Amino acid sequence: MNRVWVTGANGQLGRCLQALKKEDPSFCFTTREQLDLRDIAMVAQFVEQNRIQTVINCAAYTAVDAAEIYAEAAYELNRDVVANLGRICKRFSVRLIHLSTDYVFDGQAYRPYPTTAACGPINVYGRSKWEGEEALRALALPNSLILRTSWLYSVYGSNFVKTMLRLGQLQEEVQVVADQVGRPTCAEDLARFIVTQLLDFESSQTETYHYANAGLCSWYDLAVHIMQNSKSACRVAPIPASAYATPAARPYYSVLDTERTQKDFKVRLPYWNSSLTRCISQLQATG
Ligand SMILES: NC(=O)C1=CN([C@@H]2O[C@H](COP(=O)(O)OP(=O)(O)OC[C@H]3O[C@@H](n4cnc5c(N)ncnc54)[C@H](OP(=O)(O)O)[C@@H]3O)[C@@H](O)[C@H]2O)C=CC1
Ligand SMILES: Cc1cn([C@H]2C[C@H](O)[C@@H](COP(=O)(O)OP(=O)(O)O[C@H]3O[C@@H](C)C(=O)[C@@H](O)[C@H]3O)O2)c(=O)[nH]c1=O
Ligand SMILES: [Mg+2]
Repeated sequence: MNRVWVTGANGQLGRCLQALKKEDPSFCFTTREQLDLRDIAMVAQFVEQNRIQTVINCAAYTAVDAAEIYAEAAYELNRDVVANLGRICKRFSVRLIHLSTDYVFDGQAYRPYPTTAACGPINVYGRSKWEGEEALRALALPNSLILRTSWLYSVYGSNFVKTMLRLGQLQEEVQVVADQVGRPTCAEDLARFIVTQLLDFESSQTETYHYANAGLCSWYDLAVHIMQNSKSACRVAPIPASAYATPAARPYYSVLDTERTQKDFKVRLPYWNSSLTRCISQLQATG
């Protein structure tokens, strides 16, 4: 039996994985309250005592704007904890599936970023995630991978989709950035891909893959789709990023190339708009 440990169990992806695997006795899940990953000794003990064979690291510091102010906290979790987890995985011959982000790229490209493209993060969150990736690559863990995804949303936690649904009820108009494009990704789709495709992945070192829903759109397009889908009368006004001041800069062209994933795992990725429609229905059904 492959003993799988999912960290960040209270996060969006962690909760989607729980929805699929909570009843599976080979899976265990920990939240921050149950096991703070900054406690290296506890992490090593947990891996050893539970004879963990695969770690799916869904824990991260994901507050993009706050990371500009609390950079130390972002680096601690997204780089230092990841490096420690990688060393522990190496010591106990555990495979690691680590999640990363489109924000490792600079957004200056004009075609989707392949896994081999040079990184050049433009904010603290992106840099901290990239440094975590690099720490893992340096360890060259067998059968392990870095899985980058983008613009995650789900019925859980907070995300852009839920923010827009809320604003759609409260306001007559929302202004949304129209010059940043990317691939919104349904965390439920990602969770299903991880459990069906990645648990018996074989490689001699740490490989990099991209998983994002198919198609692409701007945050503005996404907001329009959300308002239409939820039958909100709220108008969506397109604005340039320069008119929406945030502590963290965001990439303009944040599109992950998923070719390698489709080819190596022989999967077709669902379109962003069909997954989004399903998620909105789920949110509305539960109130
Ligand atoms: N959200 C997005 O849009 C995207 C996310 N990603 C990446 O995907 C992965 C999953 O993201 P997502 O599910 O949205 O993240 P969330 O922010 O929803 O969840 C992250 C979880 O990590 C936990 N955590 C924080 N600090 C610690 C700690 N010291 N010890 C243990 N757990 C801790 C948090 O706990 P608590 O709930 O207590 O804060 C939280 O539950 C991350 O690696 C992220 O970088 C990639 C692209 C897009
Ligand atoms: C709420 C709101 C946001 N925006 C803009 C701000 C920003 O440019 C864009 C998205 O804002 P958010 O803060 O929701 O998204 P952000 O936190 O940048 O999302 C990112 O999170 C991290 C964790 C990732 O890894 C990325 O893939 C990406 O999903 O929308 C508006 O234009 N109008 C609005 O009313
Ligand atoms: Mg955010």
